[in-house]
Amino acid sequence: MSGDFPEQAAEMLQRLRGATPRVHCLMNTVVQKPVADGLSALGAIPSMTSSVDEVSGFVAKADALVVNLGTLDDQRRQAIRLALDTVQDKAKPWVLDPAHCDYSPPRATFAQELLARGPAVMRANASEFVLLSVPDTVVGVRTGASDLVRQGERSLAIENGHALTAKVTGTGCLSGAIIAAFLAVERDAFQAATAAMLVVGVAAEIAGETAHGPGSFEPAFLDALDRIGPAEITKRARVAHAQD
Ligand SMILES: Nc1ncnc2c1ncn2[C@@H]1O[C@H](COP(=O)(O)OP(=O)(O)OP(=O)(O)O)[C@@H](O)[C@H]1O
Ligand SMILES: Cc1ncsc1CCO
Ligand SMILES: [Mg+2]
Repeated sequence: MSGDFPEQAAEMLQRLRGATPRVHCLMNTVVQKPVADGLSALGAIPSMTSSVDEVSGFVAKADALVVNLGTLDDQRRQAIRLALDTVQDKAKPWVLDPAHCDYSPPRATFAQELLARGPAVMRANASEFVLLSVPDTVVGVRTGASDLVRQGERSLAIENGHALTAKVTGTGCLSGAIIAAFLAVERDAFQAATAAMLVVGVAAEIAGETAHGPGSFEPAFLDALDRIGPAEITKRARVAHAQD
């Protein structure tokens, strides 16, 4: 595909490292640690509190927010509403990750309500993505063997990645958090989401070259997120026209 997405991604990665953006994560409790580690390795600064007393203050100090519904409960719903009031008030970008909305109709309804509150990007796996109606104002990212980035009629596919990524819990959640980190330095949400998924996909490929299974893949992936630079991205990026 024509377009300068790899070059833009390489340049954005350098900008991200220069800015060390703060990313507040309303993250499910299963994967808080790997998501924080992945953001730190890449060059962002994670925070995770979901306390209703503190969340507005944390979000006000952050450069971007990711809202992940993986371990939703009443307190987290309240924290999400407070966080979204703050991002709206301060005009900060945020990412919706409707994790496991395919397991739970009330969660899918809540995710659809949140889509109306104006995330810049929604990141979901294929089973979640198909259930939700993404407004044309929101960039949809559907992760899988190939990562689809779509907004209205515009779409592309990122073909980079490694199959072991799907065997490590939380790599999709980390993708959402990394998209938020890129949104902190790039307000064009389509470009930011594409750059984030290129970085994740190329880092996964690098990790896959030395990993022997999911256990050794996880630390190798962290190392790759730390070491990856503009040259690896422009050399390895595979961006194609989306098939659907
Ligand atoms: N078959 C595959 N080959 C290569 N990469 C894959 C494959 N399946 C998923 N991935 C990658 O793995 C990561 C997780 O994607 P997936 O769609 O499994 O998300 P998820 O189910 O929400 O993950 P989680 O809930 O564990 O965080 C993404 O970065 C995606 O690009
Ligand atoms: C396993 C699991 N259960 C709730 S969230 C989560 C991690 C992301 O899928
Ligand atoms: Mg998965």
